Amino acid sequence: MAIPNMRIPSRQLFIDGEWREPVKKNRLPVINPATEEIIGDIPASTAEDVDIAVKAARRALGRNDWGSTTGAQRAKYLRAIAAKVLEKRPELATLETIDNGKPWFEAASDIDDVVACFEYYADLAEALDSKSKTEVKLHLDSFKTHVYKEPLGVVGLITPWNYPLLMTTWKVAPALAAGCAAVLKPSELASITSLELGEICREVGLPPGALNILTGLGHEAGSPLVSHPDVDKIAFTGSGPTGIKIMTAAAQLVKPVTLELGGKSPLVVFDDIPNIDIAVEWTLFGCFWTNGQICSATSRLIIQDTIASQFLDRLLEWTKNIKISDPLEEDCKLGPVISRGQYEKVLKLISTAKNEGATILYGGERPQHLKKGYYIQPTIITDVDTSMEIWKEEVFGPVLCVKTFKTEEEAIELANDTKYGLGAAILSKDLERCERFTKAFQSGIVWINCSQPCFWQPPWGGKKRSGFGRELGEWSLENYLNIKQVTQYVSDEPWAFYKSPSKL
Ligand SMILES: NC(=O)c1ccc[n+]([C@@H]2O[C@H](COP(=O)([O-])OP(=O)(O)OC[C@H]3O[C@@H](n4cnc5c(N)ncnc54)[C@H](O)[C@@H]3O)[C@@H](O)[C@H]2O)c1
Ligand SMILES: NCCCC=O
Ligand code: NA
Repeated sequence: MAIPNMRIPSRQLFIDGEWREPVKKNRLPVINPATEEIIGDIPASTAEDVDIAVKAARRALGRNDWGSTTGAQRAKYLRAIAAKVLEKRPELATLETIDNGKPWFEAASDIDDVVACFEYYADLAEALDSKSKTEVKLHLDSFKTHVYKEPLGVVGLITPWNYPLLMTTWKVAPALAAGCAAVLKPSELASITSLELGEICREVGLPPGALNILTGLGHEAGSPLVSHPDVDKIAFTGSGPTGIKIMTAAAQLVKPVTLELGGKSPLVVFDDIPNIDIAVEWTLFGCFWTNGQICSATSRLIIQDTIASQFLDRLLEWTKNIKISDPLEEDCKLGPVISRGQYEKVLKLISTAKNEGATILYGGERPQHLKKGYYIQPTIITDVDTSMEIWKEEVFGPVLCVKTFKTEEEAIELANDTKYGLGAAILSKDLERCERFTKAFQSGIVWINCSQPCFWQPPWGGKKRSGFGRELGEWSLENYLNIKQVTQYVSDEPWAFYKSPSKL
């Protein structure tokens, strides 16, 4: 794999189509989690910058070059962005890897998804033109009603660090397709590629203010965006505690929010699986992909007792075979977690599990061959009790906990024994059983005989404390549209509700 010798571009905030220094001129360090070195810095915005960006977004909506565009015109911008992202794929993947720590090939595949997502929402933007005005049949001839779908307005988009440019795209592409003007606040732990999206928007000539990108800390930049009175909606992806703060702040202004939060998703494995190695690989991928930092990670393995011992033996062999290395190295399959804070949090959850009586069957420590970087071995924990923290709390690291079951009823009960409801997976040859589990799982996503594959056409989101609202597919476009009822009186007759003065 040829990796270009990258330098982190030094950027300012992207506001009103140009690079602009934050009002307070502060910057935050960028840390490569594989080396723990500072590799650059990003601007730190505050409430003053938020206000400037929101005003720029509002102006964009009032100008013809953005506010009066058709879906077809916006589609051209989205396709131009997709083409530029594709052109810059190698460098964007490298920037993502040194900022986030995910293996380069995973980062490159995320960039492919980014391209596909912008193209997909370009198609939906075009299709919107024929759907933006629809007639609603009434029971009266004296009225005619139609419904307009129009851009919701200025939207605030707040994203996490685990799929930096992809999570940004899941929000930016549908928001622009709908015709909104957006202010994006990416995670302070991985903002580089979102800033590069600003440069791409500049290069393709996206009208000024249609997308503004403010990097910075959650409480300094995210919070004023949520509380800004001229922001019409907040779309948020991140942790549960931050989601609660955002929902509380938005409630003060009756501002709509969509929340994509954490998870503790189950993977139920039955003893009728036709091939143990295939099942074992999905189990690993379901939990250890993206260094275990996936909201929907199936981090609770619920395995039928009749094959548990054989399955765990094979799982151990596969786990030992995972290449842990600098994520820029070829064939790396597990890189570091995002930050020192996350590293310490994951190790603490593992040690608490041990103290509570669980068995660390494999891993649980820094890999011996890597002295620097926030690396944690893929970890498998058995003898888990449902009262333990490791069973209940999202780890967001490469940690799988295991419980066995005897009956279907027991498996369902264990699967749903969580406050979260994002994903759930079942591996079984019996498709009728898979159907029963699909109905019984309390989740927004179900995987059958796999775990984690994620496409841009179907809806994505959770229930319970994993949040509400759906991203991706046509569902996401609806998040950014106002539905306006227009009713016209078409009769020549007077309304005749009041007595006419002429008849007095
Ligand atoms: N459901 C999903 O689709 C999905 C996808 C990816 C990640 N996640 C979840 O995200 C979490 C990990 O991401 P994270 O650590 O970046 O989450 P986080 O909640 O710490 O931060 C997310 C974003 O919110 C901002 N923020 C923090 N405090 C804020 C405040 N008071 N007001 C406004 N914004 C604020 C942060 O700066 C960041 O941009 C995990 O829980 C994971 O499960 C969910
Ligand atoms: N594959 C994308 C998953 C997004 C959530 O973390
Ligand atoms: Na980083």
